[in-house]
Amino acid sequence: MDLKQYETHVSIKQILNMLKTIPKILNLIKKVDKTNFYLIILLSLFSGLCPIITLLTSQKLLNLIETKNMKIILGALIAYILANLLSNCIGSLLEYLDGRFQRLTNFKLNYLIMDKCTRLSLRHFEDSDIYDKLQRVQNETSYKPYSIFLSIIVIMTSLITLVSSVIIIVNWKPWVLAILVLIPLLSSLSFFKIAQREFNVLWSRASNNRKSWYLTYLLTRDNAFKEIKLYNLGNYLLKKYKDMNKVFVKEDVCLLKKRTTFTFFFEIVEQICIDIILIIVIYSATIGEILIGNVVGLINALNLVANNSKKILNTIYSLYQDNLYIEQLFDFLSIKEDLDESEQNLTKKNSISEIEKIQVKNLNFSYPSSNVEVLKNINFEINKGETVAIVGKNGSGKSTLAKLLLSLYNVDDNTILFNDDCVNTYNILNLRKNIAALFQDFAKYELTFRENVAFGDIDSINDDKKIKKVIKDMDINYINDVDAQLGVWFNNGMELSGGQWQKIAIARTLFRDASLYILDEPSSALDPIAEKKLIDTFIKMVENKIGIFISHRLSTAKLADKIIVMDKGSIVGIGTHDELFENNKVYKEMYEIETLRCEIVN
Ligand SMILES: Nc1ncnc2c1ncn2[C@@H]1O[C@H](COP(=O)(O)OP(=O)(O)OP(=O)(O)O)[C@@H](O)[C@H]1O
Repeated sequence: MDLKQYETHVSIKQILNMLKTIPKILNLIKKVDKTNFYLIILLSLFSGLCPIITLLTSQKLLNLIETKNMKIILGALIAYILANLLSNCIGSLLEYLDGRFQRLTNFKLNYLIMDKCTRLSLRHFEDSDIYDKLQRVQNETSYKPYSIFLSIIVIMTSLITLVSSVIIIVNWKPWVLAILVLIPLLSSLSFFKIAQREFNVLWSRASNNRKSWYLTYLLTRDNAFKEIKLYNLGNYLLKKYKDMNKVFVKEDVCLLKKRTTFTFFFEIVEQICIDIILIIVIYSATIGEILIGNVVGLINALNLVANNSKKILNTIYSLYQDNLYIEQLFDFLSIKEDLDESEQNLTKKNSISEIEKIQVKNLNFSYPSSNVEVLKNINFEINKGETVAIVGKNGSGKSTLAKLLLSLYNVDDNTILFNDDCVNTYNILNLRKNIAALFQDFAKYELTFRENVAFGDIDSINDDKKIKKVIKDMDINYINDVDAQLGVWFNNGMELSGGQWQKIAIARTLFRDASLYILDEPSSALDPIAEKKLIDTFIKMVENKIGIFISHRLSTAKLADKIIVMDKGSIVGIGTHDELFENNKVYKEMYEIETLRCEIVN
């Protein structure tokens, strides 16, 4: 496998850049729990000294044995035992604090990511770049800050042990320092290069990773299960997944091979150097230059040097790699939120308590991801007390118009007005309190029935009377317990039919005390009786409000006060059923086809 395409030269500047993000990460972690943060650092620094204290006390103890003075030996023995005890206590305490802090940090970071998602706009979720970023952040980044924090702690601790051990050895023979420092230093640069390449491989994989995740999603969730079974798509999808992941595994193994070879080479060279020093230590002892305690002390110090330099190197490597990812977390957290969703709410004071009039004037619209104009020169007005149906062929722009009325996308100034004021001047959160909507792809929350309904007005989640009223209005007689779990994902969940789910979604919409209700194809899954009842209920409920519904059934649209006919992104007619049937070619044609179809069916 050729990984040359991922080769990148690692400059000193890049390495220094890595240091720049460290304060940012430490700040982030510190905010989780300040006391725990400082306690871990303090104890870790101290734990770095523990091996040296143990080493020195054991060295002293061994040297003192030759004196045969029991009192002094006993004192040294107690010091040695206490040093070990202290080291164990600090180790256990650190393990507990570390485990606790790690859980807290991971929770906090996931919370931050989810919180960020709630503040993004619909256009962000339709943008594949942002989806990739989210995927990277979810897969790799959420646990990285703590991993970086741990790496820093490990480096600090190991450095203290390393420096102290080196001091012990250098005290004996200063020239050894050169060997002990040079090898790890040279190795770290090569390690950085490998880390960078690994990062590049994983980075370039984000988009395919998302595709691979999607295939897993398709095969492991109930949404597509029936079609996958019926059309026997299992093998096709599995093969697609396998082909994609085969490449990933190959790349990973190749990288692992490179890293292992390098580590092996480094360890061999280091071992040879340490063995040479060891020979000199033993030689010095045989000619009586040093005592037996010092021999053991030096051997232990050499081992500490070997282990800690390896540990530092490995940790710097993972620190560097984690650090490359962490940029993505900060990158994701700094995605620019639409003004409407954040600061603007503070500055825009225009609030609204009831929507009494909607005016749409010369509205043109293209989705942020495309240049195609999907709405062209839209003009209409709706007043309080009116029920309006929007009809038109597939792709004519009905849902887009509904989404714009719901302020899910930005529009030009003075193209949409509520109560004579441009939509852009309103505090969006306040405006949305006045609006309830049912989307074509409404959510099926695998939660309780109460939550499914009360999500329409979360402040009334405990208002059983209101929930029961909506159950009655919507004829939801299949629910006996408002706290019943719905769906099949969790234990004792109640599986519902498509129409039953849709009725609950409509109930959620009508549960909200709004002044503007928008239903996008509310009856697509309902039987004709339920559909008729729904529209009658809807018309009654919005009697003194504004009600808009999109429908493909003109026999249903007929019940509205006014019908807007759309075709290829434009309005081609507005009026009552009779007016449109009389004067509008598109409407007349649609109506006649529907009537003909009904006659054939009957
Ligand atoms: N998120 C999007 N990004 C880019 N283009 C989109 C997006 N959503 C819809 N479109 C395009 O906008 C046009 C109008 O779509 P819209 O969903 O508004 O039609 P519709 O009248 O509601 O159709 P249907 O009756 O099939 O629901 C279509 O050509 C569609 O491809």
